[in-house]
Amino acid sequence: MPGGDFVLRVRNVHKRYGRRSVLRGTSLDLSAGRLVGIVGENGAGKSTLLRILVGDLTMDSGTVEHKGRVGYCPQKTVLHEAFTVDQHLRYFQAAYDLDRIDRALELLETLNFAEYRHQRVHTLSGGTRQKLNLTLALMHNPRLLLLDEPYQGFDWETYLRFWEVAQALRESGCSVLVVSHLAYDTDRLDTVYHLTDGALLHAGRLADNTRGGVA
Ligand SMILES: Nc1ncnc2c1ncn2[C@@H]1O[C@H](COP(=O)(O)OP(=O)(O)OP(=O)(O)O)[C@@H](O)[C@H]1O
Repeated sequence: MPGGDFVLRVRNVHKRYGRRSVLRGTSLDLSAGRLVGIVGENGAGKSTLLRILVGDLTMDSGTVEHKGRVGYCPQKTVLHEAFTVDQHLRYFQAAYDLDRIDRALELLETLNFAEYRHQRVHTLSGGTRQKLNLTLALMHNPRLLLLDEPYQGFDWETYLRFWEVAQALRESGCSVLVVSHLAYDTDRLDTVYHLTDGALLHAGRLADNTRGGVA
């Protein structure tokens, strides 16, 4: 374990749905200021793991500890069709107990969707909804950020902006965990894990089947 500066410590997590065992001893340590990826096939259990990490789903056994504020961007956007972008920001401002929404407004500019601030969600494109989904996960300056397929629907320019934001967060000491079904652009990450057979394997150690990881 790298020093005492861990932001996430996951030990031996198991999860089954009925008779289907999805996570079978998943372990992970994440220290401050890391940009880490988890890749795996469709159905490997990536969303299940993230939902357990944020407490949205109960695990059968194992432990999860984290320090500081957590930001979570779910794979499926959780937005209200009838609310505007701005109303979502105000709602989450109250939920996060924030004095200001400066960071959210900065992200609207960075992700290039400030012009939609007063539009209702049902009028937004899929990519713009995802920009809002990401902004809601980031606007309270979390210390640990868990992102489930965060760039789905993004155009190329926004995709590149996303990685700039992720790099800046990492440099500020935030730890960012990005889940994707595609092992693409992995050189942007400090460490990549494969979720295979219910456990995390370090990408460089797939051959020797070393389970669990430290990043
Ligand atoms: N609520 C549920 N009840 C029963 N089975 C479920 C439930 N949620 C997920 N599963 C099953 O658990 C497995 C893992 O699902 P999960 O969504 O975690 O995978 P994933 O790696 O995120 O997949 P994808 O890349 O397609 O998003 C799949 O076989 C899925 O069908």
